[in-house]
Amino acid sequence: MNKLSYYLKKYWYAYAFALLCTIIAVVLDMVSPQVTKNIIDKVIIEGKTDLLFSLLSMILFIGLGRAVFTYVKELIFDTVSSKIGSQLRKRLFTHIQGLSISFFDENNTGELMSRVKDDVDRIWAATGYVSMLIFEVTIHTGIALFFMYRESASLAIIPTIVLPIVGGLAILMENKLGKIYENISEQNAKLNTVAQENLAGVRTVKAFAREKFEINKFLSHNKQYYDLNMKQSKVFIKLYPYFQLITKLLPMFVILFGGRQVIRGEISLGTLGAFTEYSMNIVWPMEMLGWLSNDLAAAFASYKRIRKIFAEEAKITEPENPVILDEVKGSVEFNQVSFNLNGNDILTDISFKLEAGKTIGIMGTTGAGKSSIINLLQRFYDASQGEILLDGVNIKDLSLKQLRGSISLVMQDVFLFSDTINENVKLGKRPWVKQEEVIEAAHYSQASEFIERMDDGYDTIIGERGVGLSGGQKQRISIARALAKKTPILVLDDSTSALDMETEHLIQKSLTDIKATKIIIAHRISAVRNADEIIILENGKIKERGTHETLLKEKGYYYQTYQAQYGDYISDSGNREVTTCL
Ligand SMILES: Nc1ncnc2c1ncn2[C@@H]1O[C@H](COP(=O)(O)OP(=O)(O)OP(=O)(O)O)[C@@H](O)[C@H]1O
Repeated sequence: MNKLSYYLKKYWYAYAFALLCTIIAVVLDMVSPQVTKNIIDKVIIEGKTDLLFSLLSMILFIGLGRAVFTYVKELIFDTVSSKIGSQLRKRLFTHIQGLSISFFDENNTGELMSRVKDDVDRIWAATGYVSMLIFEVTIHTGIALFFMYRESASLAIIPTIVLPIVGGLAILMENKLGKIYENISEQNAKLNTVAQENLAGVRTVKAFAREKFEINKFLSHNKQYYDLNMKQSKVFIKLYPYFQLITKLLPMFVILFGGRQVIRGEISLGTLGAFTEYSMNIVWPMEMLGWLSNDLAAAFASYKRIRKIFAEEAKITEPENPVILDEVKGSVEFNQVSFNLNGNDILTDISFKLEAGKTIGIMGTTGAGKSSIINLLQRFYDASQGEILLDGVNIKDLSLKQLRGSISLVMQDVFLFSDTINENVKLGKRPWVKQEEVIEAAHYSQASEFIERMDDGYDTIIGERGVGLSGGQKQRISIARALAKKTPILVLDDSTSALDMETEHLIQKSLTDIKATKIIIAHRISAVRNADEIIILENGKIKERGTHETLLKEKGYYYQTYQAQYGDYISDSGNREVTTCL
């Protein structure tokens, strides 16, 4: 289904019918010079004026017939190519969505966007008007040649010599343009990436007054894109006049040699008239060959790129016979888990056991590997060593859908869609999440107050098309989204960092009412202090572990963090017992 041949086979009957319509339209076209011939020879020269009406009626009939069959043919090509383009785009997009996170680590959004949009568009064109014209050109030329040989075999030698020369030119042009189009396609992807990154990161660009630098970066890619397009134009401009020259010479030679044959009485004037009309009729198909080889070269280059993406396989897939749990209770166990990515040890020998409904807090310096633990739990990546168990079952054996469906993740980087608050909380689960549940989740995440203050409340459109939100408001909506999912496991990855202490405290309090197993990654003591176990990571290894109280006694990283965050408060109070109240 990812190959073009699949679609060509699927729609062969439509193409066959379109081909038939093309043949009929072209045959009608080719009958026209015969009528001209009869008007010259029979009506004008022989004076049989009674034939004039029927001959003129034939011209009208031919014109009408041609219009009808041309319409049907074009309709079929347009419909089929639109279907192929849209289905191929759907397949490509679905395939990309199914690829593992590691694929997205290596490929830019802008590049993927140009594959899904521009490259599919070129294939759309190739299976539509380009193939239609190729059919038409071939049939037109074939039938015109047949009639030409019927009229005068000696004169027909002229187009027979010319045609292979034009064909050779078209192949040469296609070869020369093919490579350039591959580069154009690649450069187009780079240009898209720069534009996409710059527009998405416009605030950062402005904040650092980097507009000029970024514009120059864009201009440099734009210039390369321009240069490649100029290179393509130059090839086209250099070769296209040959097509025009040859096609203009053809009728000239026909009149020259045909005229001589008329003077010698070898053929009639009407035959020369018909022959000249036939030769004019194959002039445009020959000229078209130049354009068609241009478009075909572009489509081939695009298809090659798309095939490359289709050849990518998801590294993490649904197991062949997945274990499907009747009910996910939510116990999580990491058993001597290590994770190596591109030769770097991200996590080493991580073990912890979290009973269903319990809470674990994960702390550590930036880059220590906290989010990587979650990435492994969600199977965004697979552990290099050790095993991760959910309710006692290795997550590699579990249904991927059930695994991910059992975890609600509040990510470090909040991503909200340009949609209503409601839709952002429901996140595509419209039929399952009731409005009361959205309100309840917003209440727990301390978001209801500011949402209700908005004119359109939960129907307020946020993001690019709607109102802007503060970092803390975005975090609260993303917490509401996770809570509305009501899963047995809730993961909060540094998700209250933008909140003031009071709001954070209120959320922490609400979270105690949530029955799920909780994994809380945080830099603030207040977020993890009530956890059943807290682990401290350093360079991917567990450096400290225990409860708030035991860790304070250890006087290690946790204690130092605690001192840094509450030191003033403790010394002001001068009382160690304060530690238990915080
Ligand atoms: N996709 C990736 N490709 C290569 N290295 C990665 C990738 N993701 C993370 N890393 C590396 O893995 C290490 C751990 O990253 P991780 O995001 O787990 O840290 P963290 O403890 O969550 O940090 P922070 O507190 O800053 O969010 C870092 O050194 C990071 O550079």
